[in-house]
Amino acid sequence: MGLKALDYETMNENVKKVQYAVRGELYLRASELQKEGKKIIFTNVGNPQALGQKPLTFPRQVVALCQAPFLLDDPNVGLIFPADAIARAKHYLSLTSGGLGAYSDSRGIPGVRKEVAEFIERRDGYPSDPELIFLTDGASKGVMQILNCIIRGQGDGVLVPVPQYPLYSATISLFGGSLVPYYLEETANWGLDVNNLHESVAQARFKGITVRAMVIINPGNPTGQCLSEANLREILNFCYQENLVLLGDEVYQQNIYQDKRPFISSRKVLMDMGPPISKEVQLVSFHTVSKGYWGECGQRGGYFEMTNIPPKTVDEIYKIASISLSPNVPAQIFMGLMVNPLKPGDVSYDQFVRESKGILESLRRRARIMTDGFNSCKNVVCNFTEGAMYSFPQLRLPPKAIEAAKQAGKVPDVFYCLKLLEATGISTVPGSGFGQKEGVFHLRTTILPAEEDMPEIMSSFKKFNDEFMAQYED
Ligand SMILES: Cc1ncc(COP(=O)(O)O)c(CN[C@@H]2CONC2=O)c1O
Repeated sequence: MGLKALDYETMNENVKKVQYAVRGELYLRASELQKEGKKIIFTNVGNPQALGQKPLTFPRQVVALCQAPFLLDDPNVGLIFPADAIARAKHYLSLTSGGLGAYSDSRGIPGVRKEVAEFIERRDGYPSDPELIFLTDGASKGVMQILNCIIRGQGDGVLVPVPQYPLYSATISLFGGSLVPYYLEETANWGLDVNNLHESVAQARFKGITVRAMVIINPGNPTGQCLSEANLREILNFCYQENLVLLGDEVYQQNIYQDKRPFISSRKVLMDMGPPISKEVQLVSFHTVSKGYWGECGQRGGYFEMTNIPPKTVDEIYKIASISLSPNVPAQIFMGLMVNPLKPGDVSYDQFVRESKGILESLRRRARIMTDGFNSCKNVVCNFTEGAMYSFPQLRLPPKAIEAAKQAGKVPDVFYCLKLLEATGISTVPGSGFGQKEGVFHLRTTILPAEEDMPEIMSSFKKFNDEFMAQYED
């Protein structure tokens, strides 16, 4: 018999080219060690509730009642659930077309899309149209849907920041497009120099690539930088001049750990710039319930909002969304709750504020502990985590360590991270999985381990690192 369609040899070559380091070699090795009984601290994924973060109470109460509406008929329901959770559950159930078990519209529940639009209006001060908001199974699916519409073949390029979150490199590869890198400047706190953008586009065009879109991740993953309003204006100007669609990945907009650069959405800056730019530049912005102080990664809830996208294109995107029938309906309720939060005076408001503030303040402290911890280590330098959930220290590996990695057939930062994992159980992602300048090495970890565990984790890291650097120093 000849080779079959799902034999590796005959598979879609684009599938085989894809790499996704966040769950790559290190994660697989860590899982093996865990099976052998070794205690592993999985800091490879921005997965807060896997590291002990408690879910916010109110959203879970509402969704629990939506999942089990018979509880609403129980005369004792008020003894267990607060009145505002009961009221909100009834509100969302009335928006669905038959409860959480029924498909919704392929763009999501209209009433929830309206709540998203109202959130955006409150945040940015400009009208937002629910018809241009699609709910998705996490931001990942939204990103993939939009990139699928943009990439027509190998000749189409997408500008992606380096280091980047490999959802972008993997998806561009999967769809057979070309990733056009623009390098963030580590010495400028991962700042973005617009001159780099022009250079990247010129180089791509020289190779015959048509650059069609640009991705920004703000706050950054893995780099944690927050873009300034001035930076966003430069980027939008650049997209206007180069006729590029801007994909604004803003999933960490709640995760801000400094006051110098608060989050400002790409859409607000675009609208502030006024015509012609505010009428011309095509923007798609992404958000999720996986991050922030929600951390509801497993629910798979997200949205994207389209700005200056023609109705015919929106119809095509709707058509493709229809193939998957319906976004995850429980996750849509979480999205509605996230964008339409409790208000002062609501029964559950104080508890919600206490819980959410507690999480954010702790994340801010952990960002500081981790950055200072890394900067206390030999041959390690680390920019402060201004936002998002990650720390991305630079590892100044001695030449002997690089040689040892070569002998082991490993990329230097993979070699280092494997040694770190074996010695300490700390599972990280090598910087090579996110892209980095030639000859510069990093690792990515999250700032998510429990605050009380942080000092021990950092001292365990420092012990390993300083011994490693001493072992290979010249
Ligand atoms: C920048 C960015 N965009 C989108 C997503 C996807 O989020 P959804 O859960 O909504 O699909 C992630 C997830 N961050 C991954 C997951 O954990 N660690 C990471 O780097 C992300 O970091």
